[in-house]
Amino acid sequence: MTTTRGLEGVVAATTSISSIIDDTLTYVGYNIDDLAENASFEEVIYLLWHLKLPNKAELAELKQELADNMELPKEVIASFKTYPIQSVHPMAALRTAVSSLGLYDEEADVMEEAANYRKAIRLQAKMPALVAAFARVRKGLEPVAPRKDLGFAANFLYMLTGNEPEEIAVEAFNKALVLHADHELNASTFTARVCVATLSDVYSGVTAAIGALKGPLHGGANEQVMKMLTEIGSVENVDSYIHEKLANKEKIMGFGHRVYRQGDPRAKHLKAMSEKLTKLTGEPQYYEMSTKIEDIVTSEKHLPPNVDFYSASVYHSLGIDHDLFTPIFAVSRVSGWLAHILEQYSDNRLIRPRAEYTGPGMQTYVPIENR
Ligand SMILES: CC(=O)SCCNC(=O)CCNC(=O)[C@H](O)C(C)(C)COP(=O)(O)OP(=O)(O)OC[C@H]1O[C@@H](n2cnc3c(N)ncnc32)[C@H](O)[C@@H]1OP(=O)(O)O
Ligand SMILES: O=C([O-])CC(=O)C(=O)O
Repeated sequence: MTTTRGLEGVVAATTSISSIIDDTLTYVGYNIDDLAENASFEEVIYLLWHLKLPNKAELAELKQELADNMELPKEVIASFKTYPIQSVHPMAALRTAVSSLGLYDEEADVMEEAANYRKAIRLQAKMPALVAAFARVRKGLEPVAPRKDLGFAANFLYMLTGNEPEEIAVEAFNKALVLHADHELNASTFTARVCVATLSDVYSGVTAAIGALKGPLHGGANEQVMKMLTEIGSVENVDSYIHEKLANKEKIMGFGHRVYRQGDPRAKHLKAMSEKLTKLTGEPQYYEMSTKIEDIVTSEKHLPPNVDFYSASVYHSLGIDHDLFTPIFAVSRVSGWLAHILEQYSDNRLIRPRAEYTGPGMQTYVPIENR
């Protein structure tokens, strides 16, 4: 047996959903650059779930299905008030809330293909409503009901603030959703696939995936990037802050990647958005600090920024609370998790690798009074 630390380079599944080859990311063969510039998030959801772009009627049907399923069970909203709401991280709240959604879905354990697709619609539709409702309830505000006339990106921003968002915010948020939707066999997607490969249900798979995304080495990095920018505070402080971290062998959040070597193709889109939005909001220092950090880390560590680096200043400019950055990642990535869950069910085999044992050799049981 050979052991590969962190499963680096191990090909553990086949998939038709997305690929990373020579640092190029594609969803079903469409380059991410093309999708980021042109596609709505709803089109991308359809693409990931049906492996083709929708025509007008198919897109209208999906949008209708999402709009019809956004409302949350009242029990789930009521349960927020039983959480330690002032201290709980919204990602932990989301993990718990998604799990509890399964309790109120009569089809939760129905394993037929059509029922699983219906659950995918429900989960995709309800995720933004959960994040927005939790964000409001913890501030003592009432949740805002979704509006059927708004698209996915606009609806999220509307449910979060209660105000119809500006076009520029909707465009930026839509692009961020498209960029985060899927990413081959990343840790959270792998987690979802491992979970449902036991023939467990969709809610369990997504709950497990949220748990994996939460960690700072994965989706949780975007919040940590903002924490770093806030700590640094000004462009003048970047140099000493980053050099001290590097000298202490600490990781700089938002840099490095297991698969990309030359760079993450999503980062340039977020970088451009960050430049534009931070100027518009009168906080260009967040973009300026970010580019200075990028200069140092790329030249000294040869590590390019990943998707989490510039998304931090983009979300900050959209007025989103910093601890909602990772839940927002989940609102997008659930589309990919669901695509992979459906793909896993369609040709399932239990995922069960081996471990190389490194503990003591054979031992003889010693009764407790003799130990
Ligand atoms: C959506 C996403 O999940 S994108 C990734 C988000 N995560 C982050 O941004 C967290 C910061 N980055 C990292 O921790 C890593 O680069 C990961 C987790 C993304 C990839 O990890 P791995 O492929 O396991 O690389 P690993 O952690 O082994 O790093 C290899 C070397 O590069 C260094 N390195 C990797 N990333 C960084 C970083 N961000 N800052 C400083 N050094 C780094 C490591 O210290 C290690 O150095 P060493 O060989 O001298 O010990
Ligand atoms: O693929 C990975 O390892 C992490 C990542 O960039 C993502 O999930 O978007």
